[in-house]
Amino acid sequence: MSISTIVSSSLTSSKFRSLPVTSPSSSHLTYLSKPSSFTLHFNTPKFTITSLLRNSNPQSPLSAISTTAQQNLAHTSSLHPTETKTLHFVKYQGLGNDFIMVNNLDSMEPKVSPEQAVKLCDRNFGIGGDGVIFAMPGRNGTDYTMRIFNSDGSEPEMCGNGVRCFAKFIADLNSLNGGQSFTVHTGAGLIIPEIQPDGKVKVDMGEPVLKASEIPTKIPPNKDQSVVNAKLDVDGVDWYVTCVSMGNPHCVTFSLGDRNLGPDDFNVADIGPKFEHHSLFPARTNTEFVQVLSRTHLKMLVWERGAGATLACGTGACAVVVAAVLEGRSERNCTVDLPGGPLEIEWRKEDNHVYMTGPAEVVFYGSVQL
Ligand SMILES: N[C@@H](CCC[C@H](N)C(=O)O)C(=O)O
Repeated sequence: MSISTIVSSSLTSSKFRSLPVTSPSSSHLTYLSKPSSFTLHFNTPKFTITSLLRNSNPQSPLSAISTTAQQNLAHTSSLHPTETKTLHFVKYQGLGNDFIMVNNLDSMEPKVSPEQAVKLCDRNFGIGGDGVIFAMPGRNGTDYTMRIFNSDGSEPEMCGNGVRCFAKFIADLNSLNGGQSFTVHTGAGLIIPEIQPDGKVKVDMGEPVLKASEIPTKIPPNKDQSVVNAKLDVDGVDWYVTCVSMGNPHCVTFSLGDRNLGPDDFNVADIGPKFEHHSLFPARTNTEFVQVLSRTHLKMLVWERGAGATLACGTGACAVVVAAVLEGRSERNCTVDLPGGPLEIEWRKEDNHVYMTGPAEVVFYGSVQL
């Protein structure tokens, strides 16, 4: 299958360039300007995918690879008017939490249905991803709107790693090099990501919500209206949990029975679904299992609502620091280690906002028949 298309500039704002997209008809490698960087094109009967592989320095920003590659990003993730079943996308990852990014800037209607998102996220029969993210026009005076479908097709309010990837996508579309911030409307309200000069993205994630009924959880509040270090019976075992919403619900646990969690105390894939579908979480929940390494260094595993065990969860890391502070286990500035790498989290006393800093990278871009 071969696809060749020219994307109309009317699909995006006038800031975006209109360039031809040519997909290869057979497998081949094309070397870019740097000898150690190359573009890998390959076809399957269903997909035409262009991958950006960076051998020399996995941390290097996209701009270090190829201007052509950047230009190609400017017209991916949109449907050509005459090829209504071809979706162009860019795959991003933030600490291994990976997303299929769709340029939806011409419409408030997602170009992919929840059912299609499930198929696209499938790691064997699809592109593979923890979710599909839509970059949409701004609402309520914001620059952009971000919506996301989990890999099970459900729609969460917010995604921390996703919003960093979203910010990188917007920066790549507009050839921004760093130092810029923009406002993003999400289901969790206003979120403000800022691309830092080092390429990492710092995000003002707003204020955590602690009121039990707003998280939501039916666990009886034990501190003001919040659930802090409260006993929760999961499948006959007593866990102690603190509940936090970062726009989406999180249940954070540091202890099983009367002892702190150790690395071998539980199997996330076994216990995670039992938290997620617990009757005391009416909107289901994300769950973080945390070890305190020091007062500024935490280590977590996550079971995500609608996505299962992922390599990282940005909102989860924010909820973990809030919970650790509420339980008196940590300072407000922490490094949180996740399977995919570390995030820097600050719960700032002055404004009660949580700030998250971490990486976001392009993996590949391509097109798929819906
Ligand atoms: N991985 C995300 C969270 C994505 C949404 C979550 N699965 C939910 O349903 O709330 C993150 O980085 O925050």
